[in-house]
Amino acid sequence: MHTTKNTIAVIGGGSWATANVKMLADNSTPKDIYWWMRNGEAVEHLTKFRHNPRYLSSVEINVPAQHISTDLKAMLAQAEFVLLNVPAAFLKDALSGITPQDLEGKKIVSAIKGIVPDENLIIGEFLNQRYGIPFNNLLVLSGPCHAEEVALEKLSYLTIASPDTELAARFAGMIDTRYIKTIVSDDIYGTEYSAVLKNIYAIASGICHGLGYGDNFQAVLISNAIREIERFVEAIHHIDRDIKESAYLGDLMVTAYSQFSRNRTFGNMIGKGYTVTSAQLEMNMVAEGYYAVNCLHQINKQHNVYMPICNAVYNILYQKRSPYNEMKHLAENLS
Ligand SMILES: NC(=O)C1=CN([C@@H]2O[C@H](COP(=O)(O)OP(=O)(O)OC[C@H]3O[C@@H](n4cnc5c(N)ncnc54)[C@H](OP(=O)(O)O)[C@@H]3O)[C@@H](O)[C@H]2O)C=CC1
Ligand SMILES: O=C(CO)COP(=O)(O)O
Repeated sequence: MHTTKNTIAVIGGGSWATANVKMLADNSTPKDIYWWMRNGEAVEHLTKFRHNPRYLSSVEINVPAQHISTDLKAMLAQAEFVLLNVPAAFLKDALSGITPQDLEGKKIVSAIKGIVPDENLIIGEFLNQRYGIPFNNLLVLSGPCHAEEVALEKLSYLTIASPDTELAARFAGMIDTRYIKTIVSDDIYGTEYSAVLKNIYAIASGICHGLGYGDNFQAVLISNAIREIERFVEAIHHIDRDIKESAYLGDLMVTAYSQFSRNRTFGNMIGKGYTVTSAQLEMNMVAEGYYAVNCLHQINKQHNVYMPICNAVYNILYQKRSPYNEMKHLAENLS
């Protein structure tokens, strides 16, 4: 039984980081929360008004002003747990001044659903290879949960995966609340990869919606998508898992169908004829699936898993192929 007070540093200033800070603060276990973000103006606003100005701005933040900072090393130094919440494409940049010593002995929780570009590594692998974090100190926070619904305190379920399930249960005890239920898993690879993949399928779903396909087709698309996820995670890390669990199927469904999904919104714009750049400019937030599909395409060269939906999204976003033609071709290959 752990007796000292928990300390945690949340790294990132977007919607999910803001929602995670809210859960941690609403949870009754005594803890000190430290919060790093790159934007100095947002820190100033937060410390004065207790609201994040650009993300989930209605949420009141109950963290002492002196615990919110742009000084990453100072925030990390205080904490036993580090909750990473920067989009994967910017993680290397965010951690550029950090050494393995700064993270030594810490328990690192990744709430990121993306792949580190160029490295083509999921976050757990990247932290292990670059910073020497042992897998037993790594946790993944995932599951079907949009930040906007956390802000509204709508009932949500999160999965915490780690090879050390006692550690995962300890972290679960730091975030569960009246509106957050937790599930513990030991499948870090499957949990991370399926969270990355579902963003790509949500883009596919958005593209199809933008092109005018209806709910009947969407259901077939998503039933093919879960089989694609199952094939891929089985090829990467073969264990006895039930792909219908919330961390896999649930997360795919919420992202592919929810009005709050960034990835679906981005895909919808592509289906309606926006270019990638104009769709990105239109959104204040990051669609991880855009970066992930390029990485996945590279990773799958080693595994050769049959992934027609991923290929279609890759062709549209990176080969500038016509969304209409790609989806027409894909539709002929779904079952
Ligand atoms: N939002 C959600 O509901 C959920 C998100 N996630 C995951 O959480 C992670 C964070 O996403 P989320 O909080 O949604 O992000 P948002 O889209 O809400 O915010 C974007 C964040 O990225 C930062 N950013 C944007 N451009 C850059 C850049 N060039 N360099 C460095 N940082 C940059 C922004 O900082 P700034 O404001 O300073 O520009 C901001 O903190 C993602 O992996 C996402 O998949 C997981 C579950 C739910
Ligand atoms: O991961 C999420 C929900 O579980 C968030 O998905 P989006 O980034 O598409 O909004």
